[in-house]
Amino acid sequence: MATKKSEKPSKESKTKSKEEHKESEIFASCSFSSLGLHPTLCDELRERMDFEAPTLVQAQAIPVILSGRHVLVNAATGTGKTVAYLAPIIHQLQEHEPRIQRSDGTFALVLVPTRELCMQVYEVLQKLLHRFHWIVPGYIMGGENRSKEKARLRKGISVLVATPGRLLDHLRHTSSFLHTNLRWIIFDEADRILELGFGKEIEEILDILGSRHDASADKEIAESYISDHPRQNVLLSATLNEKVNHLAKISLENPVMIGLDYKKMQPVLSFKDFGSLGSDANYELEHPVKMMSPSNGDFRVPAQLVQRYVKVSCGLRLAVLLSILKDLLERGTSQKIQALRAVLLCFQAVSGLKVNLGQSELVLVGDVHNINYLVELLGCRVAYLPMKYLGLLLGGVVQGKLYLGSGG
Ligand SMILES: Nc1ncnc2c1ncn2[C@@H]1O[C@H](COP(=O)(O)OP(=O)(O)OP(=O)(O)O)[C@@H](O)[C@H]1O
Repeated sequence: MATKKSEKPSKESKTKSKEEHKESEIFASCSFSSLGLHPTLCDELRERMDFEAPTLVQAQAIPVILSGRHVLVNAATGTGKTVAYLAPIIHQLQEHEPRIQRSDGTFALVLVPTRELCMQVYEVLQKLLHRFHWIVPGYIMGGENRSKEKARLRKGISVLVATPGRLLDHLRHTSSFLHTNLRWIIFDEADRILELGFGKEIEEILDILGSRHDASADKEIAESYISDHPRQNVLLSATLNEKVNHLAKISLENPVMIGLDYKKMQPVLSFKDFGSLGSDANYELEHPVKMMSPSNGDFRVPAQLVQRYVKVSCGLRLAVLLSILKDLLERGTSQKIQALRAVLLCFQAVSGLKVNLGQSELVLVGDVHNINYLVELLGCRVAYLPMKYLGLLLGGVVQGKLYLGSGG
């Protein structure tokens, strides 16, 4: 029988559980790879940065940024925001086909308030890009030699970290600075950028880059940019005030909020966006509304995410889910396809099948019978099946490639 004394947790185990509790407030209980990042990037995070697991902010922001949505992150300094936005940008740039080149100019712009932060972000960027040599990092900031910066901009910088004043200077005076392929604008420490009085510069930068969404924006510039290159803006701030709200309003479109009080949020996404789901299933729809909040260490679903469920017999689960994905892929714009990646992550977790999403294909890794069954049921074209056996437990694991939407 245990004595009272032995029932009491020892000092050592108390400290341990305190530490574990503290860790669970900072780190998420998932891995970087489960967030959908490329394996090489995950290796860099582990080996070069020594990051074993994502922080809560990273776990929340990375899948959302990968999905292509505009994002507002409200989190304290030191919570790992830099990797939260750099990792998904690098992930998407490295998979760009054809490979991006220096001559394509700037794809991502990170705006920071100070020279110190500029160098800090640039250093992280350099480390993460170590094995993606074709993606060129660079910085421009007040106090540096303008002509040297001009020369670097002329050669091409894929991911550019900049302080606002110097960026505006180059936007006005460096004609060889190519930014027509710009896809991301990140405002890191937006509250400090505005506190330091860069509000006017930021508005002018947004105007020049055609990334301003309010009534005073030059619609023609904005449309010419956005139709060719879907723009995704991300604003990160430790504090929210009127100025930050204003910047969010003019720079973000339909943003996902991370770290905000869900009661203050408006639902912004409708499942109607995805069109009809096909006619032969009996859909039952639900819309539970929850919000991510890193402050309480509790993962919740963002309020603007509309959820649905479909009641089907157990054996049909995968087939119905895949036919919904097939429907979405067939009508998918590249942004919607990005959004599907997030759905697939959940799918992987519940189905035990690993799924990679290409532009028009799903690559499944799992039990051979499941894959055969799905292929038959969906009538998809199969590129190779079986390709290679990865293990022989439970009858073997096989990799198959389904081309969705091609039929036959
Ligand atoms: N997943 C992780 N695992 C371990 N350490 C991490 C992880 N992510 C970030 N860090 C470390 O935490 C510290 C803070 O990260 P970072 O500077 O990105 O935070 P931040 O929220 O951007 O802060 P700031 O607002 O001050 O720039 C850094 O030293 C960084 O190396």
